[in-house]
Amino acid sequence: MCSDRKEKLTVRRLLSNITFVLKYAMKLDKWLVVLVFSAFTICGLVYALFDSLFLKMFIEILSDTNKNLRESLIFVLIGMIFVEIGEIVQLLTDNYARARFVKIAGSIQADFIKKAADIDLICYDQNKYFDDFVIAASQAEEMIINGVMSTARIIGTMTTILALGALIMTINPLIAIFPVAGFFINMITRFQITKLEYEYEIVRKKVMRKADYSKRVFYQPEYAKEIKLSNIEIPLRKQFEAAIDEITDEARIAGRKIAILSLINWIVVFTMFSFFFVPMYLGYLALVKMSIGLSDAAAMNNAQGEVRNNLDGLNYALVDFQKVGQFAERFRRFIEYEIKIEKAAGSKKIPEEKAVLEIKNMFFRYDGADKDTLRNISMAIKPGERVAIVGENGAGKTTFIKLLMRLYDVTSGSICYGGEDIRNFATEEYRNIFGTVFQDYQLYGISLADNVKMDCANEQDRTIIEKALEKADFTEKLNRLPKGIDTEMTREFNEEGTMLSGGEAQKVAISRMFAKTNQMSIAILDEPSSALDPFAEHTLTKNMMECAKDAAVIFISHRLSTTRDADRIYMFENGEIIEEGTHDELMKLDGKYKRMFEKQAHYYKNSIL
Ligand SMILES: Nc1ncnc2c1ncn2[C@@H]1O[C@H](COP(=O)(O)OP(=O)(O)OP(=O)(O)O)[C@@H](O)[C@H]1O
Repeated sequence: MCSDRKEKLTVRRLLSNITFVLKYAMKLDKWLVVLVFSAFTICGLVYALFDSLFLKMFIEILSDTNKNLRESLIFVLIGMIFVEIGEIVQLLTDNYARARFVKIAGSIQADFIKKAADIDLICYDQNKYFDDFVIAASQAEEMIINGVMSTARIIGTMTTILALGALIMTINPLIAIFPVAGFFINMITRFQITKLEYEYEIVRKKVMRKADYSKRVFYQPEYAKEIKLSNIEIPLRKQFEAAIDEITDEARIAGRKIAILSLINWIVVFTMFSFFFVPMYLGYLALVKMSIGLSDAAAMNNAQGEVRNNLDGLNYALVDFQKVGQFAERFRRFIEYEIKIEKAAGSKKIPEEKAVLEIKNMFFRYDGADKDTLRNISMAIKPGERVAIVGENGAGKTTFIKLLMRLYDVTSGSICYGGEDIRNFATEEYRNIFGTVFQDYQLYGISLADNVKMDCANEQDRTIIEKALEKADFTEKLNRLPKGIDTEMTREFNEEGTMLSGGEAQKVAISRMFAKTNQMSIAILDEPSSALDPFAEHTLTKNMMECAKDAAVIFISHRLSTTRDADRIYMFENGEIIEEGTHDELMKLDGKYKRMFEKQAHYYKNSIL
């Protein structure tokens, strides 16, 4: 069911992932990492000495008839101060680290957002990318913090174990066998448990994505209307319940195995070894054989208990370590993903003058698709030309537009601007020549000004933005907005945020293009007026054409009445151009375009009558 179960990481890769995490943490806050590591080492040493040497010396002082009560009390006081120092170091570190970790978490999320904004569009078509993204995004903070903390705990526990181990070895090396044997049994079972937990977690995340989707749909306002007016809640609820059932079964299976392993671990390591065998053996040595003193027996028992606890702690830390290494795999894959299109630096400069956009024998196939979405497309679009792309749903029109803007790279053939293959330009620079309005635009929960500018709007931009909104026929609405262009869009964060109608929102999307007309060489309009009433559509199409001036305009529209004035119309079908020419030429051709046009004209006539 879940392919990730088979995703096996070698120990080497795990260690390399952990090193990556630590380096990442060091890059974000070097001093925090150094501080946490040092604090754990100091504390590890303090507790080791207190648990063994101090106890041994205390019993010796008590048994020494030459020492009085005052000396014993002074010794206890020194011990207490010693332990308190360890405690204070730990508390101060905790306190200090908390805020720094919050900052680290914020920095990771910021890195994440940046990467997600830069990542190639092709990644959004791949399930693997989505899974990596969802899992890595939800685990990133925990992974870095756990990476630092588990490494620190490993250093701290190792310090304690080495110090206590040295003491045990000097008195009776045989005792060391028990905690060490326990450690290995513990380690094997814990690793098995972690593996089960990790596999369960991966399945849970995948399954819960479906459940979360169904849940999310119910509280997002854009779905509310349809949910209330239809029975769509039934399949969504079924999907939700199926996900819950699936994950319950998974939890039951994983839970049973984990419980059995934990029980074995507890019985062997703790009960048998530590609580019975070692104290009995030490008692035998001290009381029957009399080969060690009582102080040694007490110190040894404490030391082995402490070694056992620390080995157990070490196991937990190693388990966390393992988890960090596993989750880091996805984080790393995401962060290290080599951005091919979005960050392309380019070797050529964009022509300063508006130039011809030429598409030569272009083929395109979506990643994983079994056939080409676009086949053998060729055309040249000169500055100032108005070119319409028409065709039935799924013909490939939007895909064609995406390729022109280099959201994807062509599979074969080429797209050239000013005679140069667009792959030779820096993507960011190349995209700047376009002003675009997509049919599936979005409004963001930020100010209207930023929504128009699609960037941080500054003081100088205000007039441009207001003018763009005016050209988009939005002035009347703008005058009614409480804070003008500073009004926040949507009610995502602000009760006073503005909710726009579909047509008003589309006008804002269109105004983005008007705000760019000065730099724009090519305007791309993908069904820009689908939500507009006929009056607004007429005004806006006229405004858009006027504003484009000598820029080329490429527009997609299903309403053929808006495309008839185009200099050239391309009719797409199943990813190919089947007809091309002016409206009159295509009507004369008596082909698909004519049939489509007449059908629409007939429909309009009938609906008017
Ligand atoms: N990201 C994608 N991955 C795989 N196939 C896709 C993807 N996007 C679109 N397609 C497929 O490519 C084909 C063309 O889609 P496209 O959106 O370009 O058509 P269109 O002509 O713009 O349609 P419409 O008029 O409905 O907007 C469709 O069959 C669609 O299923």
